[in-house]
Amino acid sequence: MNWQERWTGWRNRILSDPGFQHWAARLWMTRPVARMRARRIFDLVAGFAYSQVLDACIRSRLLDRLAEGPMTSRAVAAATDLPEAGAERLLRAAAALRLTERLDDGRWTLGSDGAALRGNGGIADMVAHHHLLYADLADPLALLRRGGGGGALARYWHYAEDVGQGDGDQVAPYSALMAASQPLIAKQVIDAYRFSRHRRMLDVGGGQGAFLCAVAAAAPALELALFDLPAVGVRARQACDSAGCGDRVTIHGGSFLADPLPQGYDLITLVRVLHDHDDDPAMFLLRSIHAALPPAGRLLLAEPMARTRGAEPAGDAYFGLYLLAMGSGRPRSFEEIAGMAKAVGFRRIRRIRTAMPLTTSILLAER
Ligand SMILES: C[S@@+](CC[C@H](N)C(=O)[O-])C[C@H]1O[C@@H](n2cnc3c(N)ncnc32)[C@H](O)[C@@H]1O
Repeated sequence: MNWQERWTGWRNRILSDPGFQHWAARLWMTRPVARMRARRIFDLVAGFAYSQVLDACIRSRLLDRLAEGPMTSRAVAAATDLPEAGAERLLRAAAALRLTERLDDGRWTLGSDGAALRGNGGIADMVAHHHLLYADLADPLALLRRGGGGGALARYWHYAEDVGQGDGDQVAPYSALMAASQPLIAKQVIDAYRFSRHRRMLDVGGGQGAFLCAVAAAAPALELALFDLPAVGVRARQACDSAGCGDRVTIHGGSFLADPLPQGYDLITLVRVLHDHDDDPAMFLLRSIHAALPPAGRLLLAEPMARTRGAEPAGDAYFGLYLLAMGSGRPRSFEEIAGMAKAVGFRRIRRIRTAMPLTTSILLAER
């Protein structure tokens, strides 16, 4: 038995001993840690109920309504089509989670986390589509045993794997969700990297062009292009035109798993794409990007990464199960992606720090 096995065995025997737990909770010195641990475990046990409180707040548009001004429980009941007792129950549950807050006069307003959540465009859209993941996770062991996919979330995005790769109606919901949640990512990337040092940029798997339009505003001289499946490309053209950056954007329709990528771009970006793919297609994609770049051209890859310090649950717990339910891909750590990039020939691979690694980590590499 090595030292690590001995240490974890000893630690775990102590921590699971009811006598030790009782003692630690009573002693003033260990009490704060004991309480913190108990709270963490309770949150783990009850987290699915918290998520459903959030779901009810989003679907009833409770937070949007409270953002317009304080309301009584009765007014909330009328606005959300709930009985007054149901509205009061939801408001209290949401207050316990800091989504709502009761004023001294008894009316309700937004809580501090409710306000922060509303300020982040896209979170509400993510929550609204979580019923798909929730259904797929009803029996997590069944999902793990069948190796992923086959459920509601897989059907939602599976156009990319279908013959013909989707028509406008099939790609619309997923593409719209990606566009709505893109500002969370784009801000982090644009703050962390100077795009104006490049001449021509290609965003691979760029969806409806939300990231590209954000970069367009930050780097006015940059020529821009997007590569995505043809049906998504059509939506990107419309979205970029309506956002006012259409004249700077070229759209290339195709599959990055079947077609070569267009050449002549000194920067290729890959935002929230690699983690959607299993290792073989992910390596194929990295190889195609390497082949498309000129010497010293750069790859900027941005996505939430596994085992990011302080954001561990977002990687292997949330995205680990999300991508399993989707039926393809896995969250990877920076080191894993760096290893893959190196294997296809990239050099000078480095991490660029972002303000919010929970949502966005960045890897930069050179051909
Ligand atoms: C998770 S979304 C990310 C979209 C965008 N980069 C963002 O962050 O909002 C993945 C994108 O990859 C595209 N995609 C998936 N498979 C593809 C393929 N084989 N060829 C080209 N694009 C593909 C999807 O259509 C989708 O737009």
